[in-house]
Amino acid sequence: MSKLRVAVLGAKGKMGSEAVLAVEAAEDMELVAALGRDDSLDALTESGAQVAVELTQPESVMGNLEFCVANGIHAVVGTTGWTEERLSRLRGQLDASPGTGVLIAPNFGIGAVLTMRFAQQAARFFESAEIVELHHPNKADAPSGTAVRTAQLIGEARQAAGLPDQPDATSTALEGARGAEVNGVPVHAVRLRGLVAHQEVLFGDEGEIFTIRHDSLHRSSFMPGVLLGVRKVPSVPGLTFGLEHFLDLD
Ligand SMILES: NC(=O)C1=CN([C@@H]2O[C@H](COP(=O)(O)OP(=O)(O)OC[C@H]3O[C@@H](n4cnc5c(N)ncnc54)[C@H](O)[C@@H]3O)[C@@H](O)[C@H]2O)C=CC1
Ligand SMILES: O=C(O)C1=N[C@H](C(=O)O)C[C@H](O)C1
Repeated sequence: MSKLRVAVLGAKGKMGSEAVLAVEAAEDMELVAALGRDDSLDALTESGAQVAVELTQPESVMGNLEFCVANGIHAVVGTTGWTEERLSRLRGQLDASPGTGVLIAPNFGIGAVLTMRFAQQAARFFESAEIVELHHPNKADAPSGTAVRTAQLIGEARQAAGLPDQPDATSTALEGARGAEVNGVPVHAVRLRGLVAHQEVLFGDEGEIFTIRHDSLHRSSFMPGVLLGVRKVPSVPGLTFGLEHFLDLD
């Protein structure tokens, strides 16, 4: 059986270096390129990469994906910073390259994906919902992509269930004290030395609190999800948003 030819973009970064190790250790994959910030994307076509793992930064991801999609290279993307405008631009590029697949995973951690799913299921049963995400202090973006996605799922579930806005009597507050609001859900971001990637989803109602917590204690926790994405994305053309679509959760 021929091995999948895989490239890693952002290969010297915290996630990228872990992905390089994971791809090298996978028996069904061959690492054909490991690119850093100053390397030419031509290495992807020259090395015959079939799948690119994109783990760079929001400023770089769109250009990298444009190149991959234009060259029929599938992509597995962990980089954050996704907006509706960016997603629709990417969908347009994919329309022009039928057969090419891109997976964007706000979080590759299986427990994090389950957190999002369970939060989505719980949302309609509770009057209040808030999210606290906690990360290492080198993280560039806030709130995390995972927290944004979790809040969107909760907000959509609340809306579908016809729930009103959450109760909140705050009339004066220091700016930021109530967090950032995403789809009506307050999201609070903590940056602390010693942390890796953590999230708590808090639900509350009369006399009851329900908390879902996930902790990634090491970046190796993301690698089974990355490898799953690499194996599956060549057979799923177009844009897939969220690893849950590859996990057979329903
Ligand atoms: N989806 C998920 O499960 C996870 C996603 N992330 C996200 O992945 C991204 C990377 O995270 P980290 O590895 O922690 O960041 P990092 O800063 O350690 O690594 C990013 C690397 O990308 C490089 N880079 C920047 N532009 C580039 C370009 N055009 N081509 C190639 N390399 C380039 C940088 O020089 C750096 O080495 C962030 O957006 C982060 O939020 C992080 C952890 C898990
Ligand atoms: O930058 C990180 O570290 C992480 N980024 C992703 C996010 O923003 O959700 C995933 C995970 O939380 C780690």
